[in-house]
Amino acid sequence: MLRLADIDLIYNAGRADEVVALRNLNVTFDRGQFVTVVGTNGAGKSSLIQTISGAARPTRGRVHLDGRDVTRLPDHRRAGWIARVFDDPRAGTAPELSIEDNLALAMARGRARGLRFAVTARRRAVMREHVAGLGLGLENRLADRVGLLSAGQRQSLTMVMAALSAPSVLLLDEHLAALDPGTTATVLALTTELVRELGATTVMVTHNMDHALALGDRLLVMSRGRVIADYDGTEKSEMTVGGLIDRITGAGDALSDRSALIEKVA
Ligand SMILES: Nc1ncnc2c1ncn2[C@@H]1O[C@H](COP(=O)(O)OP(=O)(O)OP(=O)(O)O)[C@@H](O)[C@H]1O
Repeated sequence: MLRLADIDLIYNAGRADEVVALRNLNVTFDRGQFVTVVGTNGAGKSSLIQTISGAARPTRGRVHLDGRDVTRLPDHRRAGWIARVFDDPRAGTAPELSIEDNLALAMARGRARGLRFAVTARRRAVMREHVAGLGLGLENRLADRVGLLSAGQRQSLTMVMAALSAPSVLLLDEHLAALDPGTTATVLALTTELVRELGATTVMVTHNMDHALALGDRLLVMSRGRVIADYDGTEKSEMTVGGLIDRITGAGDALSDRSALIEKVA
């Protein structure tokens, strides 16, 4: 179980440019739950992700993961439990290293928590199997540098790396935002499959209302550093894109440019 208790996250505290990014946030994520998060620009979605990952230290409150207080653990010390996929496909992989070396690094991250891969041949077989599952032919290019791959290939690889690190928590921070429509569909399908396979508690931030409603079994709406709506699977399945947008704009928030654009196109 992942629990955020009484969290405030304040940037530039006490200065003229002080920003309260998260305000008295209390959220509990059950183990294995897949939660999508929406909200307008500046609502605090990335701050929520960063507070879970350890990239941001809350000004007040505690973060508990599987019964352990991890509030003071920096992100690299949480990496054995938590995998994060960013919006920028370049962020999750090392471009100068081969596909194989990137995958090996991800597996080593998981191993830090007890996952063991006894022999190199076995390790390579596991990698090949995972990469082949993408259907992109990357299993025949394991020695290629990751910098040679397209954005979609790279983001797919990042997802596989996240899976290989066997996290208890998977954080997807607008991970589809920078992809073209065709690649989005591929990575979206991969997301659903991986989350099911991993059984990890998953938090996915998105500006795409369709994705927010289609994926996961719970939906949070954020506004000005707070969770203003928390829909369970049944409520979410009954929600429409229009209803969700009304909920966001009803809080007095203007719809973000990207969400508005998606709505117009749809
Ligand atoms: N490092 C920082 N220093 C100062 N203010 C920050 C910092 N990071 C975020 N903020 C501010 O905190 C608030 C919440 O930002 P956050 O990035 O969490 O919002 P968001 O919901 O992810 O928005 P977006 O959809 O635009 O990415 C915003 O007002 C933002 O400007």
